[in-house]
Amino acid sequence: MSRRVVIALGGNAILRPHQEATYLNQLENVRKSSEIIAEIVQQGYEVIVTHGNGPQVGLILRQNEEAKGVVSPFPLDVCNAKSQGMIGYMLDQCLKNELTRRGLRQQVVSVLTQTQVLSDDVAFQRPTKPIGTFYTEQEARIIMQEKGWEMQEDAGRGWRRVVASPQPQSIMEAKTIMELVASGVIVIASGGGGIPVVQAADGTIAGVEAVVDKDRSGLKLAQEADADIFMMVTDVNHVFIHYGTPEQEALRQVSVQEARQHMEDGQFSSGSMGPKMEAAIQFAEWGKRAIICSLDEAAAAIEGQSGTHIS
Ligand SMILES: Nc1ncnc2c1ncn2[C@@H]1O[C@H](COP(=O)(O)OP(=O)(O)O)[C@@H](O)[C@H]1O
Ligand SMILES: NC(=O)OP(=O)(O)O
Repeated sequence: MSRRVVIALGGNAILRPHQEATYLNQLENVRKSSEIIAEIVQQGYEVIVTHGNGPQVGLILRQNEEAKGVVSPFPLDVCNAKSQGMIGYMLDQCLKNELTRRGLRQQVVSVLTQTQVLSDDVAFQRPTKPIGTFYTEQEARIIMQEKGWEMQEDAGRGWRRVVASPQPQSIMEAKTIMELVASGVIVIASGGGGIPVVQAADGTIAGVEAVVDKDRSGLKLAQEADADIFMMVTDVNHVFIHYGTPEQEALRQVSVQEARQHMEDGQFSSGSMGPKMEAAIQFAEWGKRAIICSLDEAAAAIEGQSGTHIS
């Protein structure tokens, strides 16, 4: 029975759209997520965790900008590192507490992770990754004029700032992460897609201003780990076709071919479900199983009783 799973927690599982971005709200959401992860550990799966940072990195970037003139602002790669540290800390602590509560003895460690991207990735010319708060269209139009942000409508949920999201090429710390996994440690890695870095010909690395999509970097993590299951946990129970229309229809069990066809038909938004389906298809092409499901139903989904399964 295949048992290794990479769980990618959506940034929205940590801070729901339109929820007030307090530390305690996020901690409570992380605590709930940790219960589900611990449940999956208890079911006997070997778990690797990654997570999003869209809402959080947007807020950190804004804190930076608002404080300009008082404290020196940091570049976006450093904001990514801050969000990875913050969420990694919360997840690590909540998961340790939940495992202890259940009498489980697995070790948990959060690894600061950098993701290699290419400096000439076309994504640097065309921002698509939504981050931060949701705004109405009217608010967004004013902000775009006043602050010069690029903003886009995000899957019917409101308008958000968008930043460059280059394709992940490799995970710099992959070897160490896999050594930890092989020794039975539950590793939290590639948070927020990993901090984006470019590598020069002499091997040195340096941060770049972007946010990597955590489902794309999660795919790299799942491939490196030779995982059996790649599970993307978000805020919808299933992927839908004709999403948000009266013809909306849940996808439950889909072949790679069928998923590709829906992708070509433009069924999935580029800043949200698109990268998830793209990653799911690539993982399934390896002969493995990808699952897209909600947090509440994740423990059922891994047993085949909920979610969208691509294989
Ligand atoms: N075809 C679709 N089926 C289901 N959800 C979709 C679809 N297209 C867009 N979405 C949106 O994708 C969102 C999940 O993507 P995203 O917000 O990036 O997730 P997360 O941050 O949790 O990883 C859902 O809340 C939904 O609004
Ligand atoms: N980095 C990233 O993909 O974050 P979200 O999952 O929050 O969008």
